[in-house]
Amino acid sequence: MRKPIIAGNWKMNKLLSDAKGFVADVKNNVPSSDSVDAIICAPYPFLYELVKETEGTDLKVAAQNMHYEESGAYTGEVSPAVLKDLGVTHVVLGHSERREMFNETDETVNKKAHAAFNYGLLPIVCVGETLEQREANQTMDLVAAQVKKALDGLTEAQVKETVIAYEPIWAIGTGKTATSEQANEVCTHVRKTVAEAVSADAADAVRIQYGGSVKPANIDELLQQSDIDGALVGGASLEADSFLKLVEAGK
Ligand SMILES: O=C(CO)COP(=O)(O)O
Repeated sequence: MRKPIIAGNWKMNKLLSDAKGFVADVKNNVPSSDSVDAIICAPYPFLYELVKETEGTDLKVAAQNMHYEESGAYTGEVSPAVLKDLGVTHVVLGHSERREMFNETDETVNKKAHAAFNYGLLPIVCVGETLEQREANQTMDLVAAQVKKALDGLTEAQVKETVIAYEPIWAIGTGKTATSEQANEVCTHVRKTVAEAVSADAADAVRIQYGGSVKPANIDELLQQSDIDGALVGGASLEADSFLKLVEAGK
């Protein structure tokens, strides 16, 4: 049985005071991490404070990106060593917004996945197609290629701990959710790709999230699908009540 994983991706939202208020409201109300992983993916400048505030609770803190090098002349970047040192547990890699706007590629996502494991962080690797690619029937090939490239060279044990988030770009922030069948079809394909590229055991263990306009009203149906093990949520993760409902649904 794969443990559900619900992650709120705040993107570039909130001030530190809002973030701390959210965490104060949520941290003692999330279900036990024995039943569901509850994670907030916060902007870099909040991470130190939020890790401190959540110590000893079942709420985990993730970064939304990182560099793959430990240190060096990379102005404006944040290293995996720093994230680990701060107590961050997970890192989102290859979000479509970073692929589209900040030159993230399958190659850098792969380097970052290796770096994450080298520094004891767990990667949440995002994949997904544009509307144009879906309409051209390229979804399955594109997503499979993204998955294979992201996982290239990882050990079987590392792949088992990786989280893959399938986020169709046309469903992000648009209010247009993929139907649960559409979402599951691609998540099943992601699992099959992992089976072929790595092993059946790795495919069985890897957790696959769906992301794209997930909210309390549609999460139950999505989580009932055979290959959807959780959700990566943007807009509906910004309010404490809504985030708690999403995590409860994962329980
Ligand atoms: O990009 C997303 C999460 O990473 C999805 O965002 P929305 O839930 O706002 O559609």
